[in-house]
Amino acid sequence: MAVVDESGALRTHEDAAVAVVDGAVAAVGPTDAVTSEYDPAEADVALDARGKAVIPGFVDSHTHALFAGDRADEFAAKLRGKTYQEILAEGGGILRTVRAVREADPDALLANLLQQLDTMLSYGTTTVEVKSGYGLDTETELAMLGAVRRADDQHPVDVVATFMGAHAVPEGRDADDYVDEVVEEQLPAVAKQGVAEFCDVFCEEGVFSVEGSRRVLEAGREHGLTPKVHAEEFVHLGGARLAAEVGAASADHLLHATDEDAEALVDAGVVPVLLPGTAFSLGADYADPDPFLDRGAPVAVATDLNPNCYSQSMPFAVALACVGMGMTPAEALVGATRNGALAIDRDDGRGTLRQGTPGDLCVLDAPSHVHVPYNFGVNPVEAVLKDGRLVHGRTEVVHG
Ligand SMILES: N=CN[C@@H](CCC(=O)O)C(=O)O
Ligand SMILES: [Zn+2]
Repeated sequence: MAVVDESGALRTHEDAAVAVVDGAVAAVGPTDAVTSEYDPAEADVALDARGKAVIPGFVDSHTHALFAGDRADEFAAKLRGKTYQEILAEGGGILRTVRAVREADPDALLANLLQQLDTMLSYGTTTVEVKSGYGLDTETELAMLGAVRRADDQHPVDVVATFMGAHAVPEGRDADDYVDEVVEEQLPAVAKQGVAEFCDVFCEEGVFSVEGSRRVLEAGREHGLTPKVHAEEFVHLGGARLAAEVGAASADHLLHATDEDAEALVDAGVVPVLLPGTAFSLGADYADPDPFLDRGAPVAVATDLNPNCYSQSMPFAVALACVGMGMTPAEALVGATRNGALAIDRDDGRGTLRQGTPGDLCVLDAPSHVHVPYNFGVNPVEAVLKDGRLVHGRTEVVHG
């Protein structure tokens, strides 16, 4: 069993068992000790995980999992040398997904998200952050956040909502003028409905400047939304510094972050969220985790699921974090669990496995957590418990 403790250290225990009572972990420890106190024969459900690793459920802290339409042709064009920014400047990329989302009816949006959540759950994700940002107008941004809320109500995976009206500048609009709309119209409407917890912005050359991003994040803060920043993804613009200055929960991507950025983020307690799937699908250089890891930062690893980075799989993100970014299997696994929870301000111990934390865990069809990145490209997750309930799986149920 791979247990992530409160400090973020990963410890493995041989011959261990976990008992979950009323949705929370009641005991983790040697099998004899746990089973003598919690008799498997009296449990509602008992799983035989002999020879299998048990890990905390994954916390995917950065996704754009709610969208409509398909951009597979753009993926193919990028392989032939077209850049992400060129596609966006031509009205493709995010703007194309915006057109598809505006045309979709709310039930179809919800159905799309529920399907994505099913897939994520099958790969071991038990908590996920989902951003809006394919509406770019008040009505569609609210429709997206409404779908996120309904999905959270209906699906076993916990879904955390982020408002991202500043995801792209709508076609035909001026960036400053659009920031005015986000600040004066969209944010107040989102806050009034209470449908988002975070406010994110794409601080990037050709998208939102540092000053425009700051305006959005400060206004979000006034409405009670915690800032997050898409920072230093394609160029070095200053988004990481901004994240530090506004006290963001996280700064994400960071492919072009400098050592000084890392220092500022760590000093400000901002969680760095690294998204190796994005670099993989763009054929870009990976972010460097070392300036963060060397400073003891809780580096999070997430999928960035979106039509430009089409992967629901946290095990694959973990494999890329190891092979592409040089993180150890333990660092990547902690990044995909406990540190992901920190990036979305969840301080209930989710992403760890210890007494009192939510009963969110995965049984792997593998003998250790190292097999998650080692046996890449397959799904190592055999069963998933969410709040102690078996919500996915094929592990042998010995009782229940
Ligand atoms: N970079 C900005 N936003 C997304 C991509 C969204 C899209 O291309 O649809 C990201 O985090 O990778
Ligand atoms: Zn993103």
